[in-house]
Amino acid sequence: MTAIGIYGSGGRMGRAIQAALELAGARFAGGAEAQDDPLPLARAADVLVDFSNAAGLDAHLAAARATGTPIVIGTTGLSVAQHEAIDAAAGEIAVLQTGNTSLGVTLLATLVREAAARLGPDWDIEIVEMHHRHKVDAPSGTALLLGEAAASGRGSTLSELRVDERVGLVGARTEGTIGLAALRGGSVVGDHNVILAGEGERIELGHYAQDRSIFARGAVKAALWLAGQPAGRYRMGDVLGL
Ligand SMILES: NC(=O)C1=CN([C@@H]2O[C@H](COP(=O)(O)OP(=O)(O)OC[C@H]3O[C@@H](n4cnc5c(N)ncnc54)[C@H](OP(=O)(O)O)[C@@H]3O)[C@@H](O)[C@H]2O)C=CC1
Ligand SMILES: O=C(O)C1=N[C@H](C(=O)O)C[C@H](O)C1
Repeated sequence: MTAIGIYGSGGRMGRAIQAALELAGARFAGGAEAQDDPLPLARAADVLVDFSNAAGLDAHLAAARATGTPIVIGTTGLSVAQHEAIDAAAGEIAVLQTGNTSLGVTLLATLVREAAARLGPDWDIEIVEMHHRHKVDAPSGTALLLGEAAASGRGSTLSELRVDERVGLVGARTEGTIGLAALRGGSVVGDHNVILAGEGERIELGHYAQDRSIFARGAVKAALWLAGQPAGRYRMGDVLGL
């Protein structure tokens, strides 16, 4: 049985992943939190999953690299430097980083890319997300993932096209940009809506998570798949064949 180690095991996702292990035929190799040395867990596990906090990722990735252990990174709010560190680590170990491990969002990203490519820049793209009151990063990793999918459909990158929350006299919308807006409140697990607004008509492509088990099942599936892969940087689409 594949032994899965969890960074952030005591959190909402860490607990949901532990609950999903047995049904997937995996076993819990142990967990680590902010105060723990990440190396012993990396040595004990066949594969690691990280659902902790961006502040903890550097040490977790370094431990995975030092022990040669594959790692699934679900933690969001990552910096450009952290993405570069993931690229560097992927030269030595198997790494899968994603803002959303669910089947639904992975499919939604392909639909968004297709819609953005077919509709052209006169269709404005806006992404609205809502999460529970405890979430610490914004916009969500999923909103960024969907924004990247839309930008790639337009032959560009999100960093070139993104416009974050608008406040005050911001002027008329610039054609071809992708707007991002974040709402926070209550216990919302994770809602994402990609709006493609044309002249006189509008398309909305959405995903509404009802339970964290969808992310947990995807994370365990990704970990079991990643355990058998050579070094490289992977996406959920590679796991699910989408
Ligand atoms: N990719 C995906 O599909 C999904 C990603 N996420 C992301 O996963 C992450 C965790 O979410 P969630 O479980 O809701 O958050 P929680 O706050 O419930 O849990 C975070 C866990 O990580 C631990 N932790 C916090 N800081 C550090 C650190 N510096 N080093 C090591 N461990 C640390 C916490 O321990 P302590 O309590 O002691 O601080 C806690 O156990 C977030 O970034 C979230 O956006 C969430 C859902 C799905
Ligand atoms: O923090 C959360 O809860 C979630 N985070 C991920 C994100 O930032 O997109 C995935 C999901 O939406 C829940």
